[in-house]
Amino acid sequence: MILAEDISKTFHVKGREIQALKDITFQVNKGEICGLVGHNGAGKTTLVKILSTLIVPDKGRAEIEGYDVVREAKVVRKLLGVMTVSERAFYYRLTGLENLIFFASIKGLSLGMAKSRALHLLELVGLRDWKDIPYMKYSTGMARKLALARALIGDPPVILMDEPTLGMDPISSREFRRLVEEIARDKTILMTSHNMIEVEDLADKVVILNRGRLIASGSPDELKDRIGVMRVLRSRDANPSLRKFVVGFSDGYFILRVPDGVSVEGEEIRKEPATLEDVFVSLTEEADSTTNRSRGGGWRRWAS
Ligand SMILES: Nc1ncnc2c1ncn2[C@@H]1O[C@H](COP(=O)(O)OP(=O)(O)OP(=O)(O)O)[C@@H](O)[C@H]1O
Repeated sequence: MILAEDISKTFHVKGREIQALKDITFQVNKGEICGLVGHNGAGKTTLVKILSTLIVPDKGRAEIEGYDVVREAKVVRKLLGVMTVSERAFYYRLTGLENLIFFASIKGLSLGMAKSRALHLLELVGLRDWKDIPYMKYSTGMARKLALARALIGDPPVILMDEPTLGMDPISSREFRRLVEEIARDKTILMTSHNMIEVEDLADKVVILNRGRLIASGSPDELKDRIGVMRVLRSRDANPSLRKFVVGFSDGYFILRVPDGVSVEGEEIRKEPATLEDVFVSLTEEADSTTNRSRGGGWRRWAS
């Protein structure tokens, strides 16, 4: 089980304060997959770092399987499998099997145990035929599967994954999702993602962060019900407040996808049930000013 209660974290950079998290409270139960979503800089990685005992919150507390991530960090580390995406996470020249044996030994397994655990996990993630191939020859999808295998080495009850399918092609990422679903049955999983299709497909619970604050949480269906129906329409009017709803530009018209309650001058094309992406777009504000500027550039290019 993962519990976060009133977590806040501020970074101090050159006399400037950056509030990365503010009063975050949520819980993920055994057998659940929780998708943690939010714009760039929303605070997702900071939260994962706090839960994985890498940094300490300024306020609030978090527990993994009932153990406090600050006071009982040593125990917590044993209960966690953390999957990160860094390419440098493995030894390039070692094979998949050798890499896993190495990390299993670090976890304290004897060589014999490490080997049998590594072989079992390579089979589980579908890398058995690649076990003797050096890591440097692995595709992105294979590298991610190996990272998942490593997170599972100590058979931890809780898994944290930071953007696990980043850079994966659609088929590999779909395969990866089935794998996560399979291992999730008796584990508690928290994953960050920018891919709403992935989160909608996998997550039992979604937590949406916006500028360090939790703005919504619930099952994908509960969140979609909050938005209800989306109207797809053609319009000449797309003022800045509407720009996050623009999904295309055709024959001099903006194509917008707006929640039913938002009023826009235009011709309705159809109505559709809200997706999780619609929920995210509707509930979050625009990201930082850099993103705003770059989106703005695209906007002017379309409109001219
Ligand atoms: N070590 C740090 N020092 C200073 N500021 C930091 C540090 N780590 C994160 N931040 C800031 O805290 C905020 C939250 O960052 P965080 O990496 O948690 O966001 P994120 O949601 O994971 O973003 P992304 O989707 O881009 O990975 C950002 O404004 C970021 O610049």
